[in-house]
Amino acid sequence: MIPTITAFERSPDGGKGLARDMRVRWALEEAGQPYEVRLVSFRAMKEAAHLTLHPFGQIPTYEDGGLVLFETGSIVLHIAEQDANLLPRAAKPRARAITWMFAALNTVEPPILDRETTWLLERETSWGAERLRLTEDRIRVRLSQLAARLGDAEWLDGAFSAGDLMMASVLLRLADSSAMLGEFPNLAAYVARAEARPAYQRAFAAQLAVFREGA
Ligand SMILES: N[C@@H](CCC(=O)N[C@@H](CSCc1ccc([N+](=O)[O-])cc1)C(=O)NCC(=O)O)C(=O)O
Repeated sequence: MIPTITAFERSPDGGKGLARDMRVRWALEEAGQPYEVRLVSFRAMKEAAHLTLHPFGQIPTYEDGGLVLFETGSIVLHIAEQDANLLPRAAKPRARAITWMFAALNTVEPPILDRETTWLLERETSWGAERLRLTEDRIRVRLSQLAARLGDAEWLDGAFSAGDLMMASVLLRLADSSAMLGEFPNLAAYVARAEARPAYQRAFAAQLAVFREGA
């Protein structure tokens, strides 16, 4: 069976690869797993058929045979469990790679999303500028800690893993809306290495093609 994922019919990011189907596409490409894409409109995402797949009415979802998954982290983990390129077979490095997936989603991404939400919804308020500054300070704390841990290593824990895929995806989202990553040259280089991966390039081209076809 070839899995089917869902993606935006028209991505609001204009094909910049920021929507979360990109993370799933990337994992599938790293695993050499062909996949189908069902494009959904904003409207369709809130209708019964899609809500049956995704209780929160979002993308991506992942369907394979009778299995239906949502949550990018869970989908990437599921793909990675079937591929040694994404999760080592040895128990300890495998567990550490999963730790980095959680770190990306639970520790590094939240302040980045908080900044984005603040900018989108509160920047015009009387408290907007101060709140933006506070969110940026919190991001910098995590970036400096991550930069210290990464040092001059190529990836976070030995070979490239799903932990790096998720962490690079989180940092790419920041890089799109802020120059902050440039304050940490080793993180900027880490993200550039991730983007240079052929699997990333194939995934990016595929999501961009959707945008261009729909344009
Ligand atoms: N926790 C879930 C979050 C999924 C999610 O946020 N999906 C978004 C698209 S990716 C997030 C996203 C959206 C837009 C941009 N952009 O740059 O325009 C970037 C990322 C969505 O479906 N939004 C529609 C809705 O909630 O009604 C996961 O990780 O899968």
